[in-house]
Amino acid sequence: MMKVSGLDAFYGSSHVLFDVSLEIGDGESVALLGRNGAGKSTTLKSIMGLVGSTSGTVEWRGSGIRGLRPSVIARRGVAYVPEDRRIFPDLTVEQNLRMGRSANPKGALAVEEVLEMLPLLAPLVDRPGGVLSGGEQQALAIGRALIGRPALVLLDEPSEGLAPLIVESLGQVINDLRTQQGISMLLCEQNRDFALALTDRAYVLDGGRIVYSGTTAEIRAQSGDIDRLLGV
Ligand SMILES: Nc1ncnc2c1ncn2[C@@H]1O[C@H](COP(=O)(O)OP(=O)(O)OP(=O)(O)O)[C@@H](O)[C@H]1O
Repeated sequence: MMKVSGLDAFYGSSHVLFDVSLEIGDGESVALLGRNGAGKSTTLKSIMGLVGSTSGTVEWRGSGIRGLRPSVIARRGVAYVPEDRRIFPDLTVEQNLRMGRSANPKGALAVEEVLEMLPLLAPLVDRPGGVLSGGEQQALAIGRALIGRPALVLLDEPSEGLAPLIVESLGQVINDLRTQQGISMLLCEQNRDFALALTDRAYVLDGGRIVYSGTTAEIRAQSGDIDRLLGV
C-alpha cells in the first residue's frame, strides 16, 4: 500500500534522514520507534509532503507521491495527525471535526459517524477545542483525520504528554480503529510498549537511519537492545 525507499530528508544544509525504507501493507499497523530527535516526525512529514527537501521514493498504491502537495496526498487517502495535535482552540469539537472534511469533500464521513467511532467525543461536541484535556484533544485530532475516510493514518506520538490512564484509553481507541475499521496505520512512538501493543510490525530509527525492523514479537524478544536505542 505504502512503500518508502531510500528516503533522505534535509532541513536546509542539515541532513536528517538517511536512506529510510519501510512498507505498510493494506490494513496493516506499523510502529516507527525511536528516541527524541531520531527522525520519526521528519519521516511522517516527508511522506506527507511537509518537508521541502527530500529525495528517494514514496509510493502510495503503486504511484509516486513524493513532491506532491500535502493537500493532494491527503486527498489520495493519507491522513496525518501531528504531534502537537493542532486543535483550533476557539472552534467547537464539531467545527474542528468538520475542518478535516476538506481532505475528501465528496466522500467525507458525517460528524455523527466519527462520533460513533470515537464515542468519548460525543458529549463534547459543543465544547471549544481549547478546553479539552490532552487525551480528548488527541482523540479529536484523530477524529479530524478520520472524517476524510483515509486508508492510511500517520500518527505522530499520540501518547506524548498524557497520563498513564489516558494513554490506556487512547490505546483502546486506536486498537478499535485498527481491528474494526481496517484502517492502516504508521504509529510513531517513543513509548515502546504502547506502540507494540497496537501494531503488527515495527521499525526502529536511530540518527535518521532505520537500524532494526521486525515483527512486534521479534522486537519484544530484543527488548534490551531496543531499549538502548530508545534511550530508556
Ligand atoms: N524544522 C527543522 N529545522 C531544522 N532541524 C530540524 C527541524 N525539525 C527537526 N529537526 C531536526 O531533525 C532531527 C530529527 O527530528 P524529528 O523531529 O524528526 O525527530 P523525532 O524522532 O520525531 O523526535 P521528537 O520525538 O523529539 O520529535 C533532529 O535532529 C531535529 O533537531
